[in-house]
Amino acid sequence: MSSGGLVAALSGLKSNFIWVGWIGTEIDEEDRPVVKDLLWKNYSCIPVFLEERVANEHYNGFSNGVLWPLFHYLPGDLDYDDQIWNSYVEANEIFSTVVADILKPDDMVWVHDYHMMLFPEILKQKKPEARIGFFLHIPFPSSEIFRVLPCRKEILMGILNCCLIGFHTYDYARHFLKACTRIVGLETAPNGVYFRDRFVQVGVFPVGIDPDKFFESIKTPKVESRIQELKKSFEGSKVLIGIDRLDYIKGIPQKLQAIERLFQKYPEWKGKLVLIQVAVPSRQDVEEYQKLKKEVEELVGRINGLYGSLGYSPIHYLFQSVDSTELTALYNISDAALITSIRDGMNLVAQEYIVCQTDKKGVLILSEFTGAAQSLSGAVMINPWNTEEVADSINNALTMSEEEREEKHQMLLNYVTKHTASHWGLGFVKELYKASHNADKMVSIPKLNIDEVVDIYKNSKRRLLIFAYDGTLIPYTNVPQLSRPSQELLESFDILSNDPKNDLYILSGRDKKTLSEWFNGLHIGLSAEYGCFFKDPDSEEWEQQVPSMDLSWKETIRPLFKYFTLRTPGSFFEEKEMLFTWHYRNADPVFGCIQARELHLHLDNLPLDVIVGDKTLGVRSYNINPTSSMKKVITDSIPKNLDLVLLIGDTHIHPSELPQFEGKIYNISVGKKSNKDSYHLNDPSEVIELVNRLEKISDSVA
Ligand SMILES: O=P(O)(O)OC[C@H]1O[C@H](O[C@H]2O[C@H](CO)[C@@H](O)[C@H](O)[C@H]2O)[C@H](O)[C@@H](O)[C@@H]1O
Ligand SMILES: O=c1ccn([C@@H]2O[C@H](COP(=O)(O)OP(=O)(O)O)[C@@H](O)[C@H]2O)c(=O)[nH]1
Repeated sequence: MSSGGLVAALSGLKSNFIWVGWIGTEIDEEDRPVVKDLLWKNYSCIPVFLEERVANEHYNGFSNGVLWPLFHYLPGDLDYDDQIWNSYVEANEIFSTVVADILKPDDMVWVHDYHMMLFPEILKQKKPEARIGFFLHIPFPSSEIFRVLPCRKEILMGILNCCLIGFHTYDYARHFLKACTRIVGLETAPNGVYFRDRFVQVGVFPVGIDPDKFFESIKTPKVESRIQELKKSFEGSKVLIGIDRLDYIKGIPQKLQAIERLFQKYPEWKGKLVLIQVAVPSRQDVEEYQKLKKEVEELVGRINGLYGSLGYSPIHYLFQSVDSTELTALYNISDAALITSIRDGMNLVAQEYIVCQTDKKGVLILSEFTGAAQSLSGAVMINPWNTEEVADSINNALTMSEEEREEKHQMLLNYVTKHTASHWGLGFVKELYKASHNADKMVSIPKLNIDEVVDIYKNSKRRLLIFAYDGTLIPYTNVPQLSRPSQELLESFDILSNDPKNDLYILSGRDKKTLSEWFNGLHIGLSAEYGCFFKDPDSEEWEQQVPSMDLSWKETIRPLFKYFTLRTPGSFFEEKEMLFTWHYRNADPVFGCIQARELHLHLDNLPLDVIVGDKTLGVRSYNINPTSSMKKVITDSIPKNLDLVLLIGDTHIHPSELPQFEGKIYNISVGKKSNKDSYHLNDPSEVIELVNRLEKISDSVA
């Protein structure tokens, strides 16, 4: 059994599952049948056999030499080359072959962690019907960090072939969604990604432990007697516990520096405090881990040399793994646990310490850079880089009143005993089951059946026709000013709008002046600047959709847009009353996308709404919602027996936000498919075909 949280979490699942995995060493061909048989019979495991070179380059080289440091915000430690990338691909392919051979129709496949991020796409190619969920046990970094990865797009596409993708925290999920938008240009929603013809669900499932395992262990005679021995060994001293894989993300050097600072600032603890640091051997073939071991052991030696005495060592350092008896007893007798990770997907040691505090109600001192910090609110939070703060926190924890310790411990225990490994596992599998069934429903966005719409139009009593403009009624062009509507289109809209059953609207990012000029004299409603302004068909006046807006942001943003325009040959930007729109259609396709990503990064940190269009990036004040203007139109039309709504193109309206009515609504994507829509048309020419068919009916009635 490997050490680490993934194994601890999965060992805590109560449900049956087949574990497919690499067994950590190369097995000769002739021995493989025996090994397979033994693992299957005794552990319900199926081994994946990898030759030493591939295993080493996949696990040490790429997984732990490239992905691990990058995902923990340490891009400087990347050690990327094609050789280790190819082995990463090869190992994922070998895993997919093993799984494809055993997969049965109703099986679900739960893929774990950064080692397997290409597996879902590869398995999907072999088994298109496979129902796959992916869970990342480590942080997903901000897209500013993630974009450094040379194979960033392949990694994202690798896991987007799932029905469900899970993370420990909302932060990680949000970073992933942003990366999908910026790096692959995908449309996202708070709970998922629109990818090809499907909606890939993204969820948050904080991992937990198996508390009962520890509650039962503490009561065993073996642990009881070990607890007594340890209490005797450290009688008269306060005990701090550190349980970490010897990994640079665990912040062990930072922990040791804080202990040294504690002795300097609070010398009274000398001779009265010990830190028991268990450093579990981990990834010893990776150079960064070898360097870390030397650094830690030097620090331990120095601090013990400075603050120790004959018969007293402030730091008890174990470079080894400990068995569950020793671990449980160590947790139990410790007055505080000190977790100083500089980044950590979750950190289960924190939770294990809490459940083992049956006597002392010891204090959890927890780095804010762990996933656990987002849910263990009863912990004493620290920034491990702030040595002074950590030293003070240790002193405060060890002198904390019993009442406060009891109160904090109860808060923590309530959380940990509810959000267990089993709760985590069942939650994910249930969501995967639902998502995999929903995914079947969303396999494709069917092409609109124009004949069907024409029939319904013919027999309907009240109709609301809502069109986007650019890319819907007229193809995108390199020069926006040239996109004025043709005379034929104006005549069609004149006929449609004069049909007493019809209300006709155009929703656009264009400004008021342009839309008023282009559609002057037509009895149609207009929405300008993505919903900032609205003009009713019966009015000549534009209404501003939000009260007086603070537009001071324009002074700040204008230089940024000018900068990117200068930097990106072929791009230009439009300043409208409430909106800036940056166009990069005429720029180099690759460079333009890179620049758009860069600009998006800058805009994302501002209190503004960023509107991602087709080769455009818009920005406007918050809380302007184009749906609100159309909600009122629909609400007003319902009493007039509204029974048909056509919502055509990228109107930036989410149909789910519109009022319900007795009748049919057609949400129609044009060109780029989007799952918020239920049908698609390929391009504006097909939209015009539909308009002409509807016009003929209205004309014949007129
Ligand atoms: O398998 P190893 O290379 O020996 O590494 C041990 C585990 O380290 C990482 O654990 C992560 O998952 C834990 C459970 O979700 C989480 O609590 C912890 O914060 C993460 O670091 C790695 O992600 C696992 O795959 C390894 O098994
Ligand atoms: O000698 C040891 C000490 C600890 N652990 C376990 O390793 C896991 C560490 O998980 P955590 O999430 O804290 O960190 P990770 O190692 O997964 O990054 C915990 O379940 C510990 O009980 C272990 O397997 N061997």
